[in-house]
Amino acid sequence: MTGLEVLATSPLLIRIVRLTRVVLQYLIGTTIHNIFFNPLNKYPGPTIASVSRIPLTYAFLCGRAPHWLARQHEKYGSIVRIAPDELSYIAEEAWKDINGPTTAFRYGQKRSEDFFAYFFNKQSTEESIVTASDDDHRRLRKIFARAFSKQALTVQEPLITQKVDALIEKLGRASQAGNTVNMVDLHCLTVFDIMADLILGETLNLLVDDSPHAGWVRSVPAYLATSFFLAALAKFSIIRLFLSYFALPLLTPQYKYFQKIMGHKVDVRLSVKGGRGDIVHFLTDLKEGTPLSRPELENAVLILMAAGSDTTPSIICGLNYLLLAHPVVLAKAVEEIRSAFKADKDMTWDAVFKLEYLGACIDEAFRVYPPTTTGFPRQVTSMSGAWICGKFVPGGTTVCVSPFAAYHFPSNFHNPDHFIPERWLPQAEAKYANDKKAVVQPFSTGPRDCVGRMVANFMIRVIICKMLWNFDFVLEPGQENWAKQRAYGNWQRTPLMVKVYSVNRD
Ligand code: HEM
Repeated sequence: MTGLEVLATSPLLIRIVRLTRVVLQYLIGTTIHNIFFNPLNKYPGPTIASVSRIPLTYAFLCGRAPHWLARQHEKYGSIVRIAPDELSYIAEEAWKDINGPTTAFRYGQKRSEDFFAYFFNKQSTEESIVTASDDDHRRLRKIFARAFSKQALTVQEPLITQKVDALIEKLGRASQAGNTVNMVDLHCLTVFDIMADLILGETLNLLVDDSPHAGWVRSVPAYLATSFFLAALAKFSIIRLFLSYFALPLLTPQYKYFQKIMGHKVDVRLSVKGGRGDIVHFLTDLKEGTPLSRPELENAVLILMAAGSDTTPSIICGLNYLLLAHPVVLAKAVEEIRSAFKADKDMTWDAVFKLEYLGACIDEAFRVYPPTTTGFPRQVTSMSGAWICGKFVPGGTTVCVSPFAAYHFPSNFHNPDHFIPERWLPQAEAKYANDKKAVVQPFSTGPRDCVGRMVANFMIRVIICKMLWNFDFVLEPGQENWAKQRAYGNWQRTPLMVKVYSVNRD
């Protein structure tokens, strides 16, 4: 027998050949099904995307998914098939049809669970607000809603203001010393400082130089990016299988650090009896209703710290940059803020919400630089399917409004890539009359929309008001294209270097 003949009779080789044949048959079969028989065929999109999710995943892994989605919508229109079982939307009515409530689905479609598969510690099987069934979500949301009510947050207003004052002091010192500062770092530290006190009742003093907790703050973006990254890869069943055994070495040190420290912080917080009205108090106190179980609480604290501490600094950094990059807009915002307040202490909750031009700048920053770039996908219920934007979508399909693509779509906005706060004003020029403003929903819509939107909106306003009232800022050379960043679900922010000058009021 020749070597080749021996090899041909090897049981291992025979198995490999059989396995390869089965895999090839499966791939050819699904390809033919996806191209010719899949009910999503009536939706336009790149042919390759109807066969495989590789193009979408590749764009995601390159950090270019928001821009890739925007290009597909420009080419194929307002609904695009972006993967064999996934549709992307950019029309206003998609929000309601997908997220609810509709007559058929009072609770909207459920969030895709695999999106959050790598958010939580695998040992914890308890549900979290982001993955809960409709019934569990209703129960959890009621408790969260009390914690984030205006009444509960008003008690926390002095605490928030005090942290922003620490930022102002730090900027004051930088201005005196003539130092250049990295606003991304400062906004992340300030918001995290607020979040830790608001949620866990823990004072971190992050704006004091050399804070030992700064590592915790800096782990947040990488923690989020890692979990989104793995979730994107796990959409392929073979990779999901591999990850179920070997995910650990792929987790970044920041991811592991963030998970570990969160568990520890919950222990520390629970060892303190009472609490001063922080969010954990609301989530655990019997007087506030059924308290959360321990695993539910850990998941809740993790999601709150991660959700609030990346999105909020993201929009504040984006707004900070966009204002400094547009001096005419900046001058109008400064004029409004400096004439509205006689003193720094006048910037109260109610007062900062009255500034119309600042409100327009914030809306426009959310549009141009949305903190959640690719949205939170939903899975159409497998029982019945659903009607979305007037078209039937079969059960099991993943659907999502893609924020960046929707907000930059030329038919949705006049001059979509330009920062023009004026379009949001009641007296906007006629050319902006057809802008589809209701498509901009940075906090999402429906029963599972953002529970932290009120506190986030206050933080954005009070931070920008206090900064612009006290200082003039100038972008350092080389920062002109700061917003051109990669995104892995969240923006991968690079340092935003600015010079600070105290306002002379003599
Ligand atoms: C500018 C800042 C923020 C933005 C843009 C933002 C955006 C979002 C979005 C888009 C969702 C998903 C909703 C969906 O799936 O339809 C969400 C959910 C959520 N956010 Fe925020 N968020 C921000 C700040 C915060 C803050 C400060 C907190 C809390 C401290 C927070 C807590 C949550 C929670 C708990 C959920 C899940 C709500 C639920 O399932 O009922 N967010 N957020």
